[in-house]
Amino acid sequence: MVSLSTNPFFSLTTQNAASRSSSSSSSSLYSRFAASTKFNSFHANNKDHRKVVCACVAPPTNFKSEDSSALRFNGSSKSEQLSTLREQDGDSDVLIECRDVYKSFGEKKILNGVSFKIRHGEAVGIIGPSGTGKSTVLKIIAGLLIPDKGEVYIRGRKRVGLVSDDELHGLRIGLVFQSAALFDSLTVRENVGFLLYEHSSMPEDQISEVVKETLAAVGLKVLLYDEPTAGLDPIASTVVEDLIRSVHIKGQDARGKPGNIASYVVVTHQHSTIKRAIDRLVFLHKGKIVWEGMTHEFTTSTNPIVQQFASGSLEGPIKY
Ligand SMILES: Nc1ncnc2c1ncn2[C@@H]1O[C@H](COP(=O)(O)OP(=O)(O)OP(=O)(O)O)[C@@H](O)[C@H]1O
Repeated sequence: MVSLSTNPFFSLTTQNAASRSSSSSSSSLYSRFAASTKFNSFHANNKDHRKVVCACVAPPTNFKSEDSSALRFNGSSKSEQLSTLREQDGDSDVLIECRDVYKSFGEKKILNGVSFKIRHGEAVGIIGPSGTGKSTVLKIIAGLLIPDKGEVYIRGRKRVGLVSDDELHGLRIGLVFQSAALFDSLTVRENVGFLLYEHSSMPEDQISEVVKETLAAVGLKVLLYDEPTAGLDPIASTVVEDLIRSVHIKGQDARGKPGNIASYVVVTHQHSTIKRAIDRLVFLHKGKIVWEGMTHEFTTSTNPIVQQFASGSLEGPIKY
């Protein structure tokens, strides 16, 4: 589990950014959603970096449209065909890439050569058995952990060290919904509304709109969710899953306005979240990606690892 903050919405920031921060407004929606007021004031005070963020709002040069992206990632074609399409398209729409990433904690080898790409417009799920390194992957993508070996590329540029002011590359990466902070001490409404409900009687159909507006102001473009629905009842899970969808560029709120998050990555064990909030899955097992496919392929895959995981069977290659 990622447990960096007790805040349900944690925008990644850096030491330098933090030291520049000076003001906060705890009552504003802005600070409620961004949670890191340091991040906000960093943007307010640093015009150069704000320019970088604005620059990234434009889609990649060869990116055609959200519609073409939706077709590519939501169509019924098989993963193999999708791979061909992607190769033909090139990597101009790749926002984040992990290339042959290794990570150990002491003697424990956790990641043993993890490679995958997150493209503009994608809703990607990272699934796999407990303790297999899913949260570790999120932390590495976020720039909070350094791989022992291998590289992370942010919009084609190699990250060096931890996330830093100089390494934003025009892409904001936000880490949202840490389970450790969720649902234990807050009600579902507070969680879903990112504490909005604390001082507001705003109906739920307005919440996602406020979330989107605030995220737009902060400039986040890729969100990483670590087990956002862990411990929730099925109905509350649905509300959270729909909120995740609604802030995505392929989602829309009750008034039909599109979201503005380019891509998101969800670590989850919940089948409902896989089905409702994720388009493409990567399966992590024993420190490697052992399967990638569209969500609809998850339950029909002939891969024994995926079959066992999807059915919850005790029989199969995954041993505890
Ligand atoms: N900072 C750390 N120091 C030492 N060990 C760590 C550290 N972070 C993670 N680990 C270990 O690495 C392994 C993978 O942890 P991680 O949280 O990434 O797995 P996960 O797949 O997200 O697990 P789960 O599905 O149970 O949340 C675990 O055995 C964990 O105890």
